[in-house]
Amino acid sequence: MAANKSILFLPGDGIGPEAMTQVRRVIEWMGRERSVSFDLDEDLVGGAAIDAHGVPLADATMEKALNVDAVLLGAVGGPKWDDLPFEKKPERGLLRLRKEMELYANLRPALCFEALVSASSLKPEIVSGLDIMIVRELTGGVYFGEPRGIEELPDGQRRGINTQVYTTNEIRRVGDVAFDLARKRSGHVTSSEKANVMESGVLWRQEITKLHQEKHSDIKLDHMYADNAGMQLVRNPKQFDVIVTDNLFGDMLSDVAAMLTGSLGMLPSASLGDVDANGRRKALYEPVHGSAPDIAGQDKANPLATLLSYAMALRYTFDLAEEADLVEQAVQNVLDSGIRTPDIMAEGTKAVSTSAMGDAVLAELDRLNG
Ligand SMILES: NC(=O)c1ccc[n+]([C@@H]2O[C@H](COP(=O)([O-])OP(=O)(O)OC[C@H]3O[C@@H](n4cnc5c(N)ncnc54)[C@H](O)[C@@H]3O)[C@@H](O)[C@H]2O)c1
Ligand SMILES: CC(C)[C@H](C(=O)O)[C@@H](O)C(=O)O
Ligand SMILES: [Mg+2]
Repeated sequence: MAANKSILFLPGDGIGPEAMTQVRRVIEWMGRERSVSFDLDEDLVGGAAIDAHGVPLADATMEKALNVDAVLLGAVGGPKWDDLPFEKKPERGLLRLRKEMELYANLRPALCFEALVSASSLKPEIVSGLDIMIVRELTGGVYFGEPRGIEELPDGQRRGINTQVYTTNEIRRVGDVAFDLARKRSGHVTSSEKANVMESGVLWRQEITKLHQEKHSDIKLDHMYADNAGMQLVRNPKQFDVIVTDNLFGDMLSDVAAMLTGSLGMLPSASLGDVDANGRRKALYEPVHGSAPDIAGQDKANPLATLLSYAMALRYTFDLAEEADLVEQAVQNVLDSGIRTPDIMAEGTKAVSTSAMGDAVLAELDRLNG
């Protein structure tokens, strides 16, 4: 294990490297102005790794990821690699990281900054003050269940197969994370599945209920079918505090939640594993959005989701709450001052580039730091 605080940078594809460049500037600022420094290493993932090594994640990169305190990832994927065989696609690199690091709890906070209330597609009163946390199970379910594949049938048709599988322990450990988070927030967990049509959903509901009775009865728990949860997120999102759900429903519900905050370009995430014998918890931080091929290379991407993911790393891995607060405050002040990338632009505001957004955050950090 590295002696210093170590971070592995995996910028990836499309807008990933553009956003990560701005994060690197903030990390350098932290070293200079706050004496918070990291051992930074950088490597390839996704399409960039395929181009260099023929695989979406080299074994040596996987090894590095397993040995640092935190991985910070940009985004993977893009049309250039869409026709590759399934196991070689850029996305498999990210899935391998999640699985082999055993990052079973994916925290996706959806927080609506007051300045962005009008950037949401919903009415201001629906999203103003919104602060919810989606806890997505990340290493199980239909993403990894066996059997899977595409097979030929005797009559010449083909059949695509994926399997939704969950075990008691997989459900309980992510449930524990959700209840513990709720205890520090508003004390309310909504567990979401489709127990009305799926056995894995029935088990999910039974295990979360049991876990609640055994260890977390101080928290308010309710259950909601995932299709209804999607509707309720759009109808009245402030009824939620923590939502705990499976891998696939969590993927979808967090993209829905993104639009409540104004843009997918605003949503950070933390993917966490168990605490090991040394008190260390494997962790990967990444924005919820993807590589955005439609705007890649144009200096238009919103870097704030990636920057806020770094703030989550400061908070959850490095126990640097003051520095995390500083970054989040700088982001809030920059938004309050009307500076916007195109995705969150409102009437009367002028869009700035990715790098100009980085400049603005750095200037605000300087000002806040005195
Ligand atoms: N974690 C990841 O690396 C991740 C997540 C989602 C999708 N992907 C991959 O990314 C590729 C593109 O997928 P997609 O288009 O469905 O999703 P996407 O998230 O890349 O983009 C969806 C839409 O949101 C916009 N957008 C996303 N992030 C933005 C930002 N930071 N600033 C401004 N606008 C932003 C894009 O321009 C696009 O219009 C695919 O290959 C997909 O598999 C990767
Ligand atoms: C790129 C893809 C594998 C990924 C997922 O489906 O988990 C993405 O959509 C996400 O939300 O992180
Ligand atoms: Mg997604």
